[in-house]
Amino acid sequence: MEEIIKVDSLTKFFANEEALDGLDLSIHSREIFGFLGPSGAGKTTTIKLLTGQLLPTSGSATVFGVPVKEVNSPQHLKKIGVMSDNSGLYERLSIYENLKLYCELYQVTTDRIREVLEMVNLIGEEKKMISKLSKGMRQRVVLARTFLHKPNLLFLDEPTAALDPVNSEQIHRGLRELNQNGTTIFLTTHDMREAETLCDRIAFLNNGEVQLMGPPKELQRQYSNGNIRLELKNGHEVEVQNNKEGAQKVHEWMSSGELVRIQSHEPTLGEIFVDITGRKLI
Ligand SMILES: Nc1ncnc2c1ncn2[C@@H]1O[C@H](COP(=O)(O)OP(=O)(O)OP(=O)(O)O)[C@@H](O)[C@H]1O
Repeated sequence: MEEIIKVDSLTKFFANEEALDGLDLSIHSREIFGFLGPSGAGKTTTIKLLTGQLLPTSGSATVFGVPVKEVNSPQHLKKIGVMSDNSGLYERLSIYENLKLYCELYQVTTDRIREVLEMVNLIGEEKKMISKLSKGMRQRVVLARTFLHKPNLLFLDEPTAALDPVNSEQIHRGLRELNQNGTTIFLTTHDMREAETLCDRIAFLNNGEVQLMGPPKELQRQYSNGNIRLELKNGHEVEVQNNKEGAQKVHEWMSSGELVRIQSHEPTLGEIFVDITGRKLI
């Protein structure tokens, strides 16, 4: 599989404070990769290093085979979309006018504006001025702008942080669509559901170091205690082991009509993070 991002022993110090401590990563073409970690773990710093907004203290990183210090050039930026806290929107212009400006910059036709507005659920709002938008709407405009030129690689720093569940779901659909059409996505999130449902692989970052990496389902299986969770008619939730004794109990509750629901019990990504680091993700 083609390697889009390659990071080797990357470190970043701010004065005496170490934000990244020997980071190694390899992101493949067409992957949706989730970078998870508590506040201050080094997620945004990583995105800034990979998009040429910051220089590393030591180590190396390439994006599309290009050293990151050269990525911040128009030739390479055409292939990359970056969504960060720095919105880059013109407050006195409408949503449409803002996107039109970026169409000119990226040399894409204005037909694309409708497509990206659909992806972020903003059809019908085109004429609204940026200064009049809610935080969530503004965030969706920033996302629309990021999708405009159909980048090969997208960096998204907490793309759904300010959004309600309906709009988050719409953005997820948009991201899956972009991904199916060939875009590799590197995102940070505090939303464990988002990471579980959207990402092909995730990495847990803690104190500037990757603690665990892999597909969410695989990690959940790996850290599962193998128990089965049951819900009984009296409202109680009970756990039984996945063995002969457990099967006997399930059989008894089933025969007496007490069993309402049965499910495997896999830990959430948040629980796994606590398990390996002893601290909470958020
Ligand atoms: N420009 C800067 N100057 C000094 N220290 C910085 C700077 N940017 C980040 N840091 C420090 O580097 C560490 C990592 O910060 P970073 O913003 O990468 O964390 P994060 O994982 O993105 O957190 P959050 O989830 O809160 O956005 C923190 O200790 C932060 O205080």
